[in-house]
Amino acid sequence: MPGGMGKKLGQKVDIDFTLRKIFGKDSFRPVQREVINAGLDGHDVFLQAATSFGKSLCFQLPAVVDYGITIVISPLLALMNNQIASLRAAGINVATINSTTPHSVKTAILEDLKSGHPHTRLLYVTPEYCQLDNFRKHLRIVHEQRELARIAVDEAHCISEWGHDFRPSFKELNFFKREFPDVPMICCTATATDRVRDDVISILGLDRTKLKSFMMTTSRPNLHYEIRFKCDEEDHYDDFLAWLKGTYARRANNAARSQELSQRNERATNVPGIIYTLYRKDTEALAARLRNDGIGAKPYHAGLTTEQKDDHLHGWVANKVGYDVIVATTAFGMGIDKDNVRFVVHWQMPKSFEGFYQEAGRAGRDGKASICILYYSREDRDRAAMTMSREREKNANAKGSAAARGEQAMVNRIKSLQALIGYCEAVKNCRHKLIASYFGDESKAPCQWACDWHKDAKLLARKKDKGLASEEWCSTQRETGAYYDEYD
Ligand SMILES: Nc1ncnc2c1ncn2[C@@H]1O[C@H](COP(=O)(O)OP(=O)(O)OP(=O)(O)O)[C@@H](O)[C@H]1O
Repeated sequence: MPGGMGKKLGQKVDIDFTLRKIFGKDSFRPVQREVINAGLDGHDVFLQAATSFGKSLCFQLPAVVDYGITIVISPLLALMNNQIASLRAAGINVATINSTTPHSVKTAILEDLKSGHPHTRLLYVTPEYCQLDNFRKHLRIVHEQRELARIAVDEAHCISEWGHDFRPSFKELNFFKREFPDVPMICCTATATDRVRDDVISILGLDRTKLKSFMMTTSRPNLHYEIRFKCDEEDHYDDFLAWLKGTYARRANNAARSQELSQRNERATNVPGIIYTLYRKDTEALAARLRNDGIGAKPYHAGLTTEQKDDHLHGWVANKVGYDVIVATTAFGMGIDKDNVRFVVHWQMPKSFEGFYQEAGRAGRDGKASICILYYSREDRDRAAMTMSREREKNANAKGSAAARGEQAMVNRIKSLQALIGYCEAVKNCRHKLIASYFGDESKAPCQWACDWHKDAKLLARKKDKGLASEEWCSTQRETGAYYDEYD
């Protein structure tokens, strides 16, 4: 079947067989089977599930077993490339048209579509590409031949202006239901609030009476969430270094663990992690500082050469000596499916709640315990608020509908930042619960001492008092309206 034509109309498919034979997985994770069957039965599907749930399989497997082609719309090259590489490795006929696709390859893909009976099972494109008349013309040909199987929208929260990552071109995806109302759509996201979900469904024009929504928990019980409080006067580097060296020492000094590691040919210092910083210059300086202290750290940001980026990324993915920790700006990690990331550290407060959740979600994709530390200071909070108000001012000078749209996006970003500040300041609630409630997730969000509050609530409150800037500072801020009350 790989690269072949999928099932013939009316043919019954054995999805368990395909899961094992093509995707090399033993069994479905909870609810994947139901989502896949809903898609195969022709329903539109909205799937919201935690980071690393396995959302991609829910449109990839139907694409392989079903008749016709699946168009996958994805916002980022890195996300596409990662999925394409693993699908190709499984022998599936997959293609992509994006800014890096050579002209000859693009022509060949379009010729395949023009035949009306494409051999390609999955075609990954950007939302911008879907706006082109030429591409739409080719899709009409495929649709006339009844071979347009389904449309998958990855990172579907980008459709909504209420989302943290709104992309105007995503809104234009309503073209699909307008032109091909009979072609099912599946929308996947890890980060949507009630409002975003509702907006996505309306914009795409999905029929609510026939839509199958799967709202899975946002909870990642194997992740341990912790806030570490700091202020500008203190450098938190030593705190982090002590923590990391302590982890190495615990692994080395535990005889059983040490033996287990050496049997697997692993090092005590192979504790893969990501440190996110807001600024490029910090990635380089921090990585160099860590190397000086004997930690295998490499920077990663858009300003590095392609060779440097490839070297750092591949060394890290392959658990190479000297490549244990990646110090990166926030785009790093999207589409990288490294399963043994044991920690994610935010060196400063990230820009949005959703960004924090997604970045922290790069940890522990193998389901094993992993830690997510966020260093929070009120000075960082203040700087983030300042940056946002400057951007808002700049936006106010724009004109017409772009300005209105920009203002709405700003309001949403401010709300998300405020929620994140509340989360950082909170000392009276479980962090898993706070995350779930931000996303309107009513499930229980289990936490087996997997957050700083559950571990020791009194200690957490004491650390906050000690670690943050003075109360005097807070009351001045409160007077100017810049200080937010606790989230919980
Ligand atoms: N049934 C399964 N059994 C074992 N592994 C699976 C199964 N389904 C998916 N996976 C694996 O889980 C990992 C995460 O899957 P995927 O990249 O689709 O996550 P995701 O839900 O899109 O997460 P994110 O939002 O973080 O990108 C991948 O390595 C994938 O191969």
